[in-house]
Amino acid sequence: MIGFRRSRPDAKDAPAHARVGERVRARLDADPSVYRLPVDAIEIYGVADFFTAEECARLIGMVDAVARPSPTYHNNADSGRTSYSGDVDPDDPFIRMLERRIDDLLGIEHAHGEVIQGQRYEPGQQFRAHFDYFDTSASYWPTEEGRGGQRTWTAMGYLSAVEAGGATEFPKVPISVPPQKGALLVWNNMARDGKPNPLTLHAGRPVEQGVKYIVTKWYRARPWY
Ligand SMILES: O=C(O)CCC(=O)C(=O)O
Ligand SMILES: [Fe+2]
Repeated sequence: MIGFRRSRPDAKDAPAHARVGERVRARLDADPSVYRLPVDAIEIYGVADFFTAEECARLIGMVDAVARPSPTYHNNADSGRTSYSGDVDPDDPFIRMLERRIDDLLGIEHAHGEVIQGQRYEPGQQFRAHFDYFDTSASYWPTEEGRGGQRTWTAMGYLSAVEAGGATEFPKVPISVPPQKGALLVWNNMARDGKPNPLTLHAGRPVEQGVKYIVTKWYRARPWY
C-alpha cells in the first residue's frame, strides 16, 4: 500500500528530476576540478579545496553563531540528528558569494537552493542514516511539494578536519568519506530514472575526537520558498 501511494508523485515528477540529473551530471563530468567517485549505485562527486582555509574559518564562526540542538523531528532529513545545526544568514554577502559558487558548480538556478545549513558535531554526536529526499507518502509532502518539491541534489562542505570518526557513510554503496577540510561532496538523491534513489541512504558517523563542522545545501526540483 505504501509503495502504491508513494509511487504516484514519484512517477509524475520522475521525468523532470531525470532531466536535472542529466544536466548537472554533464556539467560536473566536464569540470576538471571535480572528481567522480567510482561507484555505480549513486552519482557522487568530490571537489578538493572548494573552500579556502580562511573561508572555512569564517564559516565555522557563522555556524557557531546559529547552531542549536537539532530538532528531533521536522522531516526525514532531520530525524536522528544529535548535532547542533542552524541556517546561516542568506542575505550575508559572504554567504551569497559562496552560494553563487555552489550554484555555478552544479549549474542549478539559485532559486532552487535552500538556505545553507551549518552543523557542528562534538564527540559522540552523529546524524543517523537517512535520505535527503522527501518521502512523498509522508504527511509533510503536500507542504514540501508546494515549496519546491523534491530535494534532488545535495552539496555538503567539510569545514574542519576531524581527528577520529565523523565520516559520511553510504552503507548501501558502500562508501565512507572521511571529513577533509575545504572539500565539497555533491550527490544526486535521484536515480537515473528520476525517482528517489534508496541507495543514497547515508549517515554522519559519530565523531570520536575533534569537532566536525559542515555546511549542507539542498536543491529542490523547482524554486524554493
Ligand atoms: O554529517 C554528515 O557527514 C552528513 C550530513 C548530512 O547527511 C546532511 O546534512 O544531510
Ligand atoms: Fe543527509
